[in-house]
Amino acid sequence: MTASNPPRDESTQPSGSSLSPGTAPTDGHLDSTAQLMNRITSQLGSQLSLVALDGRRRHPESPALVLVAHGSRDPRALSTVETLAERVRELRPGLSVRLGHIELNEPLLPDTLAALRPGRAVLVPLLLSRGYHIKQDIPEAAAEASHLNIRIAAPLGPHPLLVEALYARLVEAGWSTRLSAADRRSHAVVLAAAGSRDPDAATDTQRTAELLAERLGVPVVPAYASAAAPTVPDAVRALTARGRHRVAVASYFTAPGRFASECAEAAPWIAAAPMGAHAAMARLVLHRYDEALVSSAAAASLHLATA
Ligand SMILES: C[C@@]1(CC(=O)O)c2cc3[nH]c(cc4nc(cc5[nH]c(cc(n2)[C@H]1CCC(=O)O)[C@@](C)(CC(=O)O)[C@@H]5CCC(=O)O)C(CC(=O)O)=C4CCC(=O)O)c(CCC(=O)O)c3CC(=O)O
Ligand SMILES: [Co+2]
Repeated sequence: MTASNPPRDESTQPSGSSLSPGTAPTDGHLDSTAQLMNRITSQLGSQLSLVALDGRRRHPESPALVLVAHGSRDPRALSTVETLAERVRELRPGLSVRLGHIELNEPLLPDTLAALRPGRAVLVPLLLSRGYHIKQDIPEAAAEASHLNIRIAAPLGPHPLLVEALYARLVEAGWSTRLSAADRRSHAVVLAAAGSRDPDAATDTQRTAELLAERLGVPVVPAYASAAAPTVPDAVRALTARGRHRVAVASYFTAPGRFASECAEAAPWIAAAPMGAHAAMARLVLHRYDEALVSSAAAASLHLATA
């Protein structure tokens, strides 16, 4: 059973350090390192071809994709993640896509995993940042499912596809796609997120805020529904004090829920809907799934090549 997070987009492949001279084959010559690289490249290539980019072929050998949603008492959350799962299936027909929840909705993740036949599965968190749920809950559930060979994909955020979804939801709520120079001086956005005690979560949310600010051309300030500061009202006040009188609230949530609703209620102007089942979310789920498989293919190749 393996359960580990693959490298994120921004980081380098972990195989790099293992190819240093210290771990090269005993003869240690440059050409043997080149042969090793070739072997890894060709084995990685054959693994990658299993993950067709056209998304149209059937993939009977592909590991199941388990979409790990948070869960909410708000019934719209369940219907939203079910719609998202359906969109993922439409993008890759033949891939087995299951849904499991961390809390508050059924099926719960441990039950989803228990129902899978022995084999490989990739858990794709429908979570945005490295917090408690990513670091504790999902690895714990994966460790319990000893009949499965599990890879855990990286959290969805940060990623440009999330910025695409956030932007689309803002425009739906009334954000202008053509801001004047005066608008760019008076407008701003609060990026409302769940919040975590884990500082890595705020680092991830801050990165998304920066990407959204580049996209919009106005300041974007993260704010949190729980466990972290500032709150949405505090962030709105701070922006207003800086002369920003048109402050929109972007909803950095995967689905409608208590947190998303509370943040939207604090909006002084327009409030966007959560990212939900936007097409960019379905594409990002498959991207994280593919990334998790590529990193396991790279690790397997390296293992074979150095065995
Ligand atoms: C650890 C904790 C914070 C702490 O204390 O550190 C924390 C953390 C996180 N929650 C996240 C997401 C969501 N949380 C909810 C809902 C609730 N979350 C609550 C508690 C806690 N959540 C603390 C544990 C305290 C304990 O031990 O119980 C509830 C039970 C109680 C309450 O807050 O009152 C409340 C029930 C609502 C109700 O009463 O109905 C929803 C659904 C919804 O909003 O309806 C979403 C999905 C939002 C979406 O759709 O995106 C993320 C973002 C993960 C990511 O995306 O990255 C993190 C961050 C992380 O993982 O660390
Ligand atoms: Co929570």
